[in-house]
Amino acid sequence: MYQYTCLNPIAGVGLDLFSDEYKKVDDLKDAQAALVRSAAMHDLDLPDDLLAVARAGAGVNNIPLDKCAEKGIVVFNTPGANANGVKELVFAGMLYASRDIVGGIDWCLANQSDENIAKTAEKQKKNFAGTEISGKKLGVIGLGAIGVLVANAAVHMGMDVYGYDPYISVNAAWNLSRSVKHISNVEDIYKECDIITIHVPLLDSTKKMINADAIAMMKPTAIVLNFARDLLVDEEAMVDALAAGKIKKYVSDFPNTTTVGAKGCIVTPHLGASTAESEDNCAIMAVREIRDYMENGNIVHSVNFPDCNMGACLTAGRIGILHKNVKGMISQYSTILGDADINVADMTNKGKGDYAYALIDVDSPVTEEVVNQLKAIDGVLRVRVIK
Ligand SMILES: NC(=O)c1ccc[n+]([C@@H]2O[C@H](COP(=O)([O-])OP(=O)(O)OC[C@H]3O[C@@H](n4cnc5c(N)ncnc54)[C@H](O)[C@@H]3O)[C@@H](O)[C@H]2O)c1
Ligand SMILES: O=C(O)CC[C@@H](O)C(=O)O
Repeated sequence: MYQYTCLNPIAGVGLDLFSDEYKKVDDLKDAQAALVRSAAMHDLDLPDDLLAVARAGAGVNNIPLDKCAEKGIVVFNTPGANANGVKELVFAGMLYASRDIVGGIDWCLANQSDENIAKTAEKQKKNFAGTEISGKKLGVIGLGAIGVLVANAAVHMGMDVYGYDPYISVNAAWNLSRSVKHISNVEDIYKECDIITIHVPLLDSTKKMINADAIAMMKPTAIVLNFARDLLVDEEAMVDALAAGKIKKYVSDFPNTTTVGAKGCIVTPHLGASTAESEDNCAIMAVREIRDYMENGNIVHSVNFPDCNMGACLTAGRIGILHKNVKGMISQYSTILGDADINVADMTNKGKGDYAYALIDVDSPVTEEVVNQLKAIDGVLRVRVIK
């Protein structure tokens, strides 16, 4: 029996995929697996029995990835599962910023008791007029799951699309419309584009990526959309630029005291992935990832360990070893198994950054003594007997 907990509400269609072998518990300290959305995990005590965390979503800045890795806890996310939900809201943001739709709605509400509202509206509507997005230059920073969908849809909306992503994956490049112009210097996007949208993860290297210098390069009519994370933008500088009329609008999905109510800011309450479809997709993918890891030891879509998938185990036993990505580990494992007269039928070892994972199928059961010897190797973070 495996025990799991949910640190945020997770869609039932995903949780229903847990078999009778899984029991939901309320407390993280009793769980071997945790499902999470945006709950902050940095200050949580991580129990020794916790094996896996699945982020039902893309961004993992709420999870202490290295602390988890050091404790042998595999962290997963659900790449692309909520990308369409975000893409659609990005277009809503573009439209809200291009015309004063919010001001127009507010005006209607404020005048709801006016019997002549239809007539008055025809006189007032010029105050809420704007521009169309077709024909405008859109700069997309970050061409991953969301950025590619935004860029491709913008092409279909008649926009002139520029894309910047020095680390674009082969898969994303294949999926990107050929009409998207490749930009190798992000400053060209800041200088040239009418609408700029950012879709990169929050990392030390991307924090305040859109800073005062970047904002200073933008056109006075520029619209900046941020559906990725607030800390990617120097929002103090953004608010100052908006107040001084140096750019037109800032649309953010991350409310805070700097932007909410500030001139030119349109802020939504982190709604990008809040659609039934995205929540279902994320929950389904997260539960599948957890189950595959718990039952087969396979790692698919981890953000702190390498992916490693050997399918179902067809031999007498399988062990998974999470370890530091240093030399000499595999030879130590094979010596211990060989000395115990255990034949290795199949094996995969993958490394990613500082961490690595070995999945070993064996022809006879692994004893507790062997497990203890493996655990005692310097650099081994966790040993799991999966079968
Ligand atoms: N508003 C929401 O509800 C919501 C929902 C989903 C994701 N997000 C945020 O959006 C981010 C992107 O999501 P995704 O699913 O597209 O992720 P993704 O991992 O598929 O794509 C991120 C892309 O950013 C690129 N990148 C990294 N550093 C870069 C840099 N310095 N310059 C340019 N490109 C860079 C990567 O190469 C990658 O292609 C997430 O990390 C998350 O923070 C927000
Ligand atoms: O879970 C959510 O609602 C938000 C998810 C989003 O920020 C993400 O990074 O995937």
